[in-house]
Amino acid sequence: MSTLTRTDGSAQHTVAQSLVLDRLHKTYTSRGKTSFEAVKGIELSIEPGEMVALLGPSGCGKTTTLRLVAGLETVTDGDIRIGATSVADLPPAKRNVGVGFESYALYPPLSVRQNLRYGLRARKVRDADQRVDTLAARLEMTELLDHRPADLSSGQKQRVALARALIRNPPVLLLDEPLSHLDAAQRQRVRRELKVLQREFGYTTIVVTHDQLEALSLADRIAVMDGGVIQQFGTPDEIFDDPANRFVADFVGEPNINLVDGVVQRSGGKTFVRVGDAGMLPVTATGVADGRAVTVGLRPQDCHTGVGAEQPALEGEVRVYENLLEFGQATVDVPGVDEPVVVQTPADERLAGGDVLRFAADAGQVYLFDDDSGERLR
Ligand SMILES: Nc1ncnc2c1ncn2[C@@H]1O[C@H](COP(=O)(O)OP(=O)(O)OP(=O)(O)O)[C@@H](O)[C@H]1O
Repeated sequence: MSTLTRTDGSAQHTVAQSLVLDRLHKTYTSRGKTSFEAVKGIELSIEPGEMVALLGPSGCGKTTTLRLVAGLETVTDGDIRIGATSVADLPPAKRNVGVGFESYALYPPLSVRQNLRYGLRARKVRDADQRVDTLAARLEMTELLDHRPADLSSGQKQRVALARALIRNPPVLLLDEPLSHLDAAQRQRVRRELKVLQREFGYTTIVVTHDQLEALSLADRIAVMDGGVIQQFGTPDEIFDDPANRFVADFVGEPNINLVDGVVQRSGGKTFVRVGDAGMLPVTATGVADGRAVTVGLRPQDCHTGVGAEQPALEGEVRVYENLLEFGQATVDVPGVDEPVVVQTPADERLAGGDVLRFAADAGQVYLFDDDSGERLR
């Protein structure tokens, strides 16, 4: 392995490595017969020291992908490279990756301190105790060091598993839902510390999560997965502002994007989409044929009110208005649209059920998708 290490005070730093998943496939077979293709040709090129979140719904293949990189599952096809080295056929211990999996067993007879020292002892690290103490303090688990794993709560076990993944400063770090059992306040603090540690030591990291806030706050780039396939790989802003398809637009964003039927209409050299009986919104998608039926994506956050009667817009009666302090949220029945449309409104514009609301969005923020495939139309 081409990993370079240097000793710097009490901590051993690792020179960051790239991680490449090259057309990675995994088919599970059961008793040699029924097979299930959980990962279908994933391509990911992760920069040295970069943190990537694998984000997707339950069963989309996130954990399988991570287990393939860790060497806990055999690769059906494709390759995994750390730096210039192919690791797809190496046993887990030879891959030099730190693994923080929820189910990853701690050694029951050993205390937490002994568990953390375990990996270091093999490497003859003289300042092992100091490293354990420093890391434990940073992950808010000093008081756990003398306990045995059986005495810990699930949130405490999770911090120990994270510490065990980090203690050796591995060039590649793989984390599966690392913060899911922590309470809200601790999750925020440990998340920040994890990010600081990752920056400090330059771990090339994949973190699996189904929590988009966690993905947005931790990751440099996000790979959105569904059905064993990466649907989009990009920065949080790219994923949010320029979704590749309907699945990504729908999965990322809180509150959910509005998805309604529409028909493309050209007039006066401009392109619009007609929505419901009388609604019209500007779009940038110039490559879509006039009269084509499409699915329109409109984020509540992208809607603006105070739209003049002469401007293209949607209009409807407010069914429910929620005052969320820093903004409001109106659920609007737009004539001819099946589902009510959710609109975020400014805090200084309080509404009530029964009010009529006229709203629109900038052309660049009205997304069009193919009705069948869900692909973005541009
Ligand atoms: N050992 C196995 N044998 C057969 N099928 C499996 C096996 N492990 C996972 N699967 C299937 O592969 C698919 C992907 O599972 P995976 O655990 O990777 O999903 P995930 O995205 O991590 O989901 P979750 O968030 O629920 O953990 C699922 O349909 C799962 O049932």
